[in-house]
Amino acid sequence: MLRIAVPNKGSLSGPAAAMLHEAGYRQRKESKELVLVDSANDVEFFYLRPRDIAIYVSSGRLDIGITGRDLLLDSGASAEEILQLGFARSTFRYAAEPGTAESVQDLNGKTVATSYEGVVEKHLADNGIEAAVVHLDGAVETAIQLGVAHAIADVVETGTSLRNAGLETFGEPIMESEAVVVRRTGAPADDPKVQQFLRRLQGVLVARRYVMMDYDIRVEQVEKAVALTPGLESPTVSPLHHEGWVAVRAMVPTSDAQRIMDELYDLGARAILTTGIHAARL
Ligand SMILES: Nc1ncnc2c1ncn2[C@@H]1O[C@H](COP(=O)(O)OP(=O)(O)OP(=O)(O)O)[C@@H](O)[C@H]1O
Ligand SMILES: O=P(O)(O)OC[C@H]1O[C@H](OP(=O)(O)OP(=O)(O)O)[C@H](O)[C@@H]1O
Ligand SMILES: [Mg+2]
Repeated sequence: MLRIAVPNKGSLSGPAAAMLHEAGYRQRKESKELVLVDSANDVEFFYLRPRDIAIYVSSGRLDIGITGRDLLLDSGASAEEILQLGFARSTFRYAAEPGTAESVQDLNGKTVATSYEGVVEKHLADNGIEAAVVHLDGAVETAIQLGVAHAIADVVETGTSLRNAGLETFGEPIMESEAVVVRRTGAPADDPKVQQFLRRLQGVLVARRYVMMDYDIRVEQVEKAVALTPGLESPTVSPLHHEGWVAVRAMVPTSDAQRIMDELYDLGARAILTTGIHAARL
């Protein structure tokens, strides 16, 4: 049975459970459930603190886990990402009161507060900076106002938390993060159970990112039309009863669908339809 670590709280937990549900796995009904066996799919889910997930996976007790790239790096655990999941996207940045720092060099001899001291200590060391790092569990934006640190390093998504605290980012972003699937470094890459799990999640990503597009077009225009809708491999082109016309079917990125429909219409395509994809195996 495949043993999978899933975030039990925070920004990762809701979207992770939603993605697993969409991939056909049973999910817990209430947040106090810590272990759930989905025997029909031969998997067991362990709901753990997101920060601990890479550590469990690196120990080999669990096969794979869902966590954030920043948490994986911060843990220092011997685990590696094998699939990007596209949610919980954030940037990890330094911030301070306006006018007090411009680059990481300005942190020499200063104090930085963060919940991610693994990430920050590595970044400071890589840049040859000597600064004290203070660990705080959360709400680190307030550390400057309360005199605990000169600067902070934290997750930024919309920037609202920083603005509310009267802080500004400075220096280059330390890293970009998103939810990822991790496994123990060096674990066999061809484990069929892991491969099947990854194919299911990739199927969800495809279903979310693509729509199926169908349209009719005159034969003379078909080459120009399929250039707009190349599909993942190649579009299906079928003859129509009405001579001189063909029907085309191809997957297109959801974010481009309306623009492509306009361009197809201008080329003379008609009966242009898009439909959602519920599940996929590529
Ligand atoms: N506002 C946010 N937007 C997007 N991703 C976020 C946000 N806050 C945290 N994350 C991401 O979520 C992961 C951290 O999850 P974690 O549950 O530890 O923190 P959290 O979501 O801040 O929850 P809490 O601090 O309430 O425990 C990291 O990968 C981080 O990049
Ligand atoms: O740029 P924003 O959209 O404001 O998002 C970033 C904020 O979200 C997270 O905080 P969270 O609400 O999880 O509280 P925490 O600081 O206690 O972790 C993170 O630690 C930042 O503070
Ligand atoms: Mg938080």
